[in-house]
Amino acid sequence: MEGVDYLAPERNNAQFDVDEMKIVWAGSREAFEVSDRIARLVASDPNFRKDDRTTLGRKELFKNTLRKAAYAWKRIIELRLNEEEAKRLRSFIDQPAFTDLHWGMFVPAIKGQGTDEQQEKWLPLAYKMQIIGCYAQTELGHGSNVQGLETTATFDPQTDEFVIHSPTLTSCKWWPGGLGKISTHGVIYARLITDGKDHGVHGFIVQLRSLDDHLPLPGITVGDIGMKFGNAAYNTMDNGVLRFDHVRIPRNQMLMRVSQVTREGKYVQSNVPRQLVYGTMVFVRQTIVSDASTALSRAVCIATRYSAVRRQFGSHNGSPETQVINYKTQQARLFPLLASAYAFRFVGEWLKWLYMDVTKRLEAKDFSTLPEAHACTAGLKSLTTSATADGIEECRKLCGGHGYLCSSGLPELFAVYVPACTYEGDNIVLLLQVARHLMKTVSQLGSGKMPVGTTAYMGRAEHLMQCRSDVKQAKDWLRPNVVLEAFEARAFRMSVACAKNLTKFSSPEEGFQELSADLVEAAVAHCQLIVVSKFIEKLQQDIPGKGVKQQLEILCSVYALFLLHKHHGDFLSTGCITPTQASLANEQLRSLYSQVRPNAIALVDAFNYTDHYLGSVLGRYDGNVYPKLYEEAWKDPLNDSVVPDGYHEYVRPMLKQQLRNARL
Ligand SMILES: CCCCCCCC/C=C\C/C=C/C(=O)SCCNC(=O)CCNC(=O)[C@H](O)C(C)(C)COP(=O)(O)OP(=O)(O)OC[C@H]1O[C@@H](n2cnc3c(N)ncnc32)[C@H](O)[C@@H]1OP(=O)(O)O
Ligand SMILES: Cc1cc2nc3c(=O)[nH]c(=O)nc-3n(C[C@H](O)[C@H](O)[C@H](O)COP(=O)(O)OP(=O)(O)OC[C@H]3O[C@@H](n4cnc5c(N)ncnc54)[C@H](O)[C@@H]3O)c2cc1C
Repeated sequence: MEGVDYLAPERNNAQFDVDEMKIVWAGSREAFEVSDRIARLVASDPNFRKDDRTTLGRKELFKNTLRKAAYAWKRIIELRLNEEEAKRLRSFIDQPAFTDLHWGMFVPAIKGQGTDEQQEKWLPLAYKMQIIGCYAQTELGHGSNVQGLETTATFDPQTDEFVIHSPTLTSCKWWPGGLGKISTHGVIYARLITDGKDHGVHGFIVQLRSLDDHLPLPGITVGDIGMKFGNAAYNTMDNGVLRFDHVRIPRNQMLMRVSQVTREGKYVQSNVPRQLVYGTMVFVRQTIVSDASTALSRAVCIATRYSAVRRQFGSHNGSPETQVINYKTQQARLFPLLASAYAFRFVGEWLKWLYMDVTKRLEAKDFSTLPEAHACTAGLKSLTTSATADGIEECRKLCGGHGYLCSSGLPELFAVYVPACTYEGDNIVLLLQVARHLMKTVSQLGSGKMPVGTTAYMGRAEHLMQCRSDVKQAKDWLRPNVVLEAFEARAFRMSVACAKNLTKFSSPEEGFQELSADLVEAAVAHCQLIVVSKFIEKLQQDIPGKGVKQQLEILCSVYALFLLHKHHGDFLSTGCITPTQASLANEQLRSLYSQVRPNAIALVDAFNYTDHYLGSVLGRYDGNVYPKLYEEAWKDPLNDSVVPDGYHEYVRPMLKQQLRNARL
């Protein structure tokens, strides 16, 4: 029945103030108001309809994406939306588009790596969308190994220009979003060559297409790289291929904040680390962590609401069957994901702060926190995207058969999300960067240099190598210090074990290769510690609202003890806890699940997602799942006719043949 809230009894069970939790989730009252207003604006505008996209062919889908992007831009201008509001609007449209790369990477690359004059020239054009840009780094032959890129930018002192060239097939740019069909410009990464000397990879602004007829400029071959995983998913994006044949650009289009080439062709390096050329990746990795919490919370919201609606078994004397959310196995799979969504939200907030802090320091020429910022953004990007991709798939399974229908929203969410484990740095490659940082930190411990930031705990080396958990009963695991110490000791001991093993090899490089699987595990342990500790820090803040802090304390314990249970082998083998303490943690976890249960629906309501944004029949706010599933089925294009196309051509002759054979 329309208008009935089937989940109302669940909502009435909540033991906390949902509206206050919405503020905590959004980050502030102001952020909540902006997000809420823009989400409703998108949901109520039929131009942003998205329920038909999985049935569209690639060309229609792409055109539909362009239409939405143009309409969104029109609305942004008409409503005079500010930067934050515009960003929210694009994200609620929920359809990857060239604009993501224009605003998310092209503009930040110019801001971060362009000189003041370059910013003055290019940013106003980009802000008004008079040019559209992409970020073209990856090539057919190299993505992870940025130093292995082959595109060249050779300085010609005769003409004061760079000649951009793709010397081999493998040097073609391959993957950049927005490049395939739309971008007029790109920040192109190429090896800078002056006077025959190779100075490594640098960024250049290159015009790719005419601003009049959109045709590629002379010397440029460009197109889309083809269909990707899923149906709609990331196929709304024109990931592209690009080949340069001696394309000339003026010297002042090399991004010259980090290093310069003079009129005479002299290469000058500013007094800044060369890694700043990688700055845009650090910025985007940081945003990807917050986006992980959004993607995971969407999947969890769908699976939680549906688990409260769905009933299987357990009917006695005609009573209703059991809601599947009441099965302990369902809770043990679902609630850690709910807790993870909150955990990633808070670590994302903290990472944003860290990024802003390092940016301020860089402006003041303080580069001391750059390695920490790189390690944290790389490690947390890896940890949160892997957990989110796995979590979305788990949510699909939690919804049984109906989770496999596109109308559940989960297949689309999964297909569009999984490349996050690869783009902006393959997750394993990034964890190896964290491991390098950890090994460096451990190796410096004896030198008197105190570790700082997220590795500060390693400064308590002696204690962490010796400590034994003093947990005696299950409820001891609710004490934040007990949990923190166990996670710190485990992470530290795993790093120290790797560092010791590295010394057994003839060279550190050989050791690093041989031990890379162990190093990745040590990096994961360190990153999990960061997430747990930032959740605990969040709880030290003043959090208003009836019962809100208590719910977050429960979720924090669920997150930590779930990890402890899942990785108990690490905790036991490093001697941080005993088998008895491990089973006490599991006992506590079971009890926490029972505390989450009455609040589960309200905890996902706190994400404040509109039905439009969720795009899921199973996750509907009102829980009216079955009639809507039935309705959706009839909307499928296959049901446009009773007898399908192809029946008379293929099936009927077959049937007739069978009939004739039978008569013989
Ligand atoms: C606001 C909205 C945002 C919307 C965004 C939309 C998202 C749209 C979706 C997709 C877009 C996708 C885009 C892309 O994928 S762009 C391409 C991304 N590519 C990568 O991420 C490549 C991954 N590889 C690397 O980052 C590097 O090559 C490397 C880190 C793996 C290795 O680099 P290399 O030069 O070989 O370095 P070394 O290992 O030799 O290390 C040297 C030294 O430098 C340190 N370091 C490395 N990277 C950084 C960095 N980024 N910042 C600071 N420092 C860095 C490294 O730790 C070493 O330090 P040392 O040990 O002290 O010497
Ligand atoms: C949807 C999508 C959008 C993208 N958008 C852009 C964009 O806008 N601009 C852009 O420039 N690029 C873009 N990319 C490219 C992306 O950044 C790269 O694909 C990514 O960095 C991974 O690099 P790769 O493809 O070279 O993987 P590879 O490095 O070839 O990885 C293959 C395998 O090798 C392993 N491996 C590699 N090196 C090591 C090592 N040292 N040790 C151990 N294992 C290793 C990896 O773990 C992986 O399992 C996009 C990619 C995708 C999928």
